Amino acid sequence: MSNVFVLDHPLIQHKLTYIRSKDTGTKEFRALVEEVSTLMAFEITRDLPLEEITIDTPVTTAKTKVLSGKKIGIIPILRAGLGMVDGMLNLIPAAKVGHVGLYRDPETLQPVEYYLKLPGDIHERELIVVDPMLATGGSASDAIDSLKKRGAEHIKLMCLLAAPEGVEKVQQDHPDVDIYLGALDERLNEKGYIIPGLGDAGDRLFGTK
Ligand SMILES: O=P(O)(O)OC[C@H]1O[C@H](OP(=O)(O)OP(=O)(O)O)[C@H](O)[C@@H]1O
Ligand SMILES: O=c1cc[nH]c(=O)[nH]1
Ligand SMILES: [Mg+2]
Repeated sequence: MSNVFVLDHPLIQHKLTYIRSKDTGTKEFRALVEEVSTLMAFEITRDLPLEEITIDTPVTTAKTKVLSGKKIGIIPILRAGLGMVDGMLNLIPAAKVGHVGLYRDPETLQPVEYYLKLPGDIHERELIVVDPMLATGGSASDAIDSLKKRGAEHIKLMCLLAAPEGVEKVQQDHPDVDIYLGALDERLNEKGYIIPGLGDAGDRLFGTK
């Protein structure tokens, strides 16, 4: 079963409060999503492997550590996942970025894929799928399916908010994928929106409503 980690650092919780508020406008919403994504990227990369190398400082020789192992790929689920990419690249500037375009049909709540562009070497990378919202879990689960079909082996999922229903779906469909959240909310409403949530993440990021 996937592990679920709620990254409840005080700064993340504080910023999520303003992200949730209906009084937060597009400009501030975007900035806060970027900031929280940077903080979450810091937490999610805690377990990256290190190796020891020897370098010359100006005064002596030192054994010191650098990252080793797999390189990282960031995979935003369009559109709303785009809002999390720059925040992550602040900390992991050499990461490659692949895009999965999915929208959730408002009637059926089923995900519809409309775009896919991935780095050629995803099978060699540690992939972090990012989307602010994990609601029914259909979009994240389909996105992970798409990546696995194309050879991805090491995948993490990172979302700002989730409903228990979405967590359960990803755990069932992809027990190998660990899930990192800013907060685990109470439930979904009858329209599939996360309660208390933040509304429609894509619309709030891009000002489309
Ligand atoms: O867990 P689910 O029930 O699948 O819902 C979550 C999905 O819904 C939202 O995207 P949306 O369909 O609104 O597309 P958008 O990002 O283009 O606004 C959100 O960003 C997730 O991708
Ligand atoms: O609450 C929700 C659920 C799905 N997508 C969103 O943007 N918000
Ligand atoms: Mg949307």
